[in-house]
Amino acid sequence: MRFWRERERENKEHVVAPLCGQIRVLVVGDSGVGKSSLLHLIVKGSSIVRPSQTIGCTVGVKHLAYASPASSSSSIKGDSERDFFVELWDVSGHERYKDCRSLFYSQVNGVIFVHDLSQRRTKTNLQKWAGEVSVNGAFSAPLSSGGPGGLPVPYIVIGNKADIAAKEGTSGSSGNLVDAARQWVEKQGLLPHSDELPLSESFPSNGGLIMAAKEARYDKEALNKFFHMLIRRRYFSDELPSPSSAWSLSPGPSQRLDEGTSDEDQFYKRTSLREGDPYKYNTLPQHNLTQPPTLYPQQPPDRYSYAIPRFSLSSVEETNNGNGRSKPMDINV
Ligand SMILES: Nc1nc2c(ncn2[C@@H]2O[C@H](COP(=O)(O)OP(=O)(O)OP(=O)(O)O)[C@@H](O)[C@H]2O)c(=O)[nH]1
Repeated sequence: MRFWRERERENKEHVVAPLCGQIRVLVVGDSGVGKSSLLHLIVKGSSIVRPSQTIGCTVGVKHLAYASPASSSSSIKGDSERDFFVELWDVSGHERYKDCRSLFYSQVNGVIFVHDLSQRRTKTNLQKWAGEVSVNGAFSAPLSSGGPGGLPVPYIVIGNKADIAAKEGTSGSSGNLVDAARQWVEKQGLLPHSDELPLSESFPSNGGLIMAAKEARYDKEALNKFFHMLIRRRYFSDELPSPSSAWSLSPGPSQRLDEGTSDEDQFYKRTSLREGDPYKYNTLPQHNLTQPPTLYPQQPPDRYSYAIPRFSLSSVEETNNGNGRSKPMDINV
């Protein structure tokens, strides 16, 4: 009897426990562009001198406190903020993992594309990465229209190694073997030069990641904005596509990665919740963390996941410009 009373008490405590949530962000790009270095900087706030090559995938977790727009005016401090965990899945860019890395593309809320500013090829290759993730991924809170390669979630593009690019144009080297090999191949003319993609500014803005880490100078704000936007979309927004949307079958006309920054508005097309909408939860959200990926054969996940845990929308005001669309946010750094 005492046992059951205690269980009941525990359950009650569980219901009033502070809510927290989680979003998953993939970090992708060619091998050696600096994804692991970037991840270390984001999560630990410091540079890493000799990162080892990623085997399969590494996950870093960043904690964020997020105040929903409506509750931020709350008079009770602390009530307004909730805890969120941003899972950053750093997927190896090495060809060796090409056939199995789609295992890591599940429940994706957003994507960080990384390229090396001193290696043009790594930038054009982002289009392939976008296609690979779009085709093989399962997405949480998908957008109602496609981004680059049909990518149905928001993304951000980060140009890394600005220090090398600035110093030596495109012929510099970080001393990394993969970089050196790629540069050699490009110099020999073995790889076709592709057009420059007007993707993004460098990240961080005036120097390399390593330099930036030393001086604690990188565009944290832009990245935090991106994470906040993903949290808002997953937990507080009513911009989910209707179940009858074309996403469940085939994506709409897809966009090129180089077009992604100019028309972000299309990322924010909203479908308002109808009465009895199954995606609106007023209870404790279920954290549908998927099981960690294994190397065992798995059933491919649904292409797009609509089972999105949501916080109550009743007390939340979306940033809205009056015509039913959320305010576009600059997600590129
Ligand atoms: N000069 C310079 N070197 C960098 C910068 N960022 C990373 N590097 C170096 O680039 C090399 C590759 O970095 P990683 O972070 O391992 O690259 P990755 O994209 O994770 O590579 P994979 O694990 O193979 O996918 C390392 O030697 C880093 O020290 C930067 O901003 N400037």
